[in-house]
Amino acid sequence: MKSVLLPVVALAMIDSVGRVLMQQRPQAKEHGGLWEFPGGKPESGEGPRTALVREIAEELGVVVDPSQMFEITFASQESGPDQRAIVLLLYGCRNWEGEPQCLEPGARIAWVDRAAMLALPMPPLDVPLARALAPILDSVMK
Ligand SMILES: Nc1nc2c([nH]c(=O)n2[C@@H]2O[C@H](COP(=O)(O)OP(=O)(O)OP(=O)(O)O)[C@@H](O)[C@H]2O)c(=O)[nH]1
Repeated sequence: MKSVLLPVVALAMIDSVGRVLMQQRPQAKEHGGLWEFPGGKPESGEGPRTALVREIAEELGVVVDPSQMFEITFASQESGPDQRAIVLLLYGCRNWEGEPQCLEPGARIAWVDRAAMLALPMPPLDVPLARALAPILDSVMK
């Protein structure tokens, strides 16, 4: 039986001055042009951190250690793609190996501070995630 939930995982990569890396979705995709936290859907058998390690390597070419990730919050929506409810899990991390590059065709990436992050146009579930992240960015800047 197909699961009724579609889990999606996302990562807030936070640098030493309290900026976060955001990714703009390719125009041709659903929510095209909107900015989101990088990540994606776990593949069969993957846990959330394992899926994030893979997605972040594929999309940004950097290596993240699962033990360096911390849980921030989640957001959910009753009806997503193929009528399944989406549960979007946001993790954070302060350390990684490599310099992020945008490897997904048609996408863009940007380092943004708290104010710029909150001003970006985002898909609906990323909005509450960004609000929950804002005080964490503040605490890094202090
Ligand atoms: N980040 C995010 N994703 C959302 C929201 N609402 C929603 O339906 N989604 C969907 O959740 C899925 C996220 O998975 P993904 O990032 O791997 O999607 P994708 O289209 O880039 O990859 P794909 O081509 O492998 O399907 C997408 O189908 C996306 O459209 C939302 O508010 N935020």
